[in-house]
Amino acid sequence: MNASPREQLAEQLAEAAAAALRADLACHERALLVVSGGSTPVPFFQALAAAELPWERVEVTLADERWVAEDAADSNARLVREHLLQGPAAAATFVALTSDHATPEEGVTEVAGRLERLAWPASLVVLGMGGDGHTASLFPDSPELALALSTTEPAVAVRTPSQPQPRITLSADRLHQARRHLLHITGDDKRAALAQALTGDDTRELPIRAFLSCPLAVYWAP
Ligand SMILES: O=C1O[C@H](COP(=O)(O)O)[C@@H](O)[C@H](O)[C@H]1O
Repeated sequence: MNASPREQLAEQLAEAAAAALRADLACHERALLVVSGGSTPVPFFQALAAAELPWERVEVTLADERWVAEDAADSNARLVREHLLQGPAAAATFVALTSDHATPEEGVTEVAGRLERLAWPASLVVLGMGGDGHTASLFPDSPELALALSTTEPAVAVRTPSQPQPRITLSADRLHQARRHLLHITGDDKRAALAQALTGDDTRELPIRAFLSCPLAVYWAP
């Protein structure tokens, strides 16, 4: 059976991610990949897990996370463990964005310390995007958005009225520092949200705008 457009997109994205990691591993001992959560990346994770890479030299972390247990159904860490860190890719070092603290405000210092030990700048950030223009956990309705867009700290705790759980997000600064930026989106609603983002520059209205000049390679399929 022929692969669907979304499966083909995931394969192409995995090839691009593997090529970026290989290129950086040719000159550095370790390379860091930052991935997003949500539903879109699953076929990408599965395709990338099959890539031939020296996975023991690869570090993986998340662009953002819900403040939930790592085995919760909506944990981005769980998604990465179940779909990316499989087979040879299980040899990669994964750094989660949660701690044993009750809240992200209490845990953010520990998470930031863990993040600082990674091989920055990241080789590649694979961003996702919601229909509201959020990316990572940079949400338009988050009181912490201005901080997350301006701080040089690696991570910020956020509470967003539109979201059921508190979250932690990499800061825009830390995401910007990556050598390469890709946006992985599917469906007409996200194409429309991206089209709208391209018509203006208010990052507080549509936070994805903070990455439109990184440059940003857009991987989209219907
Ligand atoms: O909440 C989140 O949403 C975005 C997009 O998720 P999707 O399910 O529409 O693919 C994601 O990029 C982000 O990491 C996630 O935490």
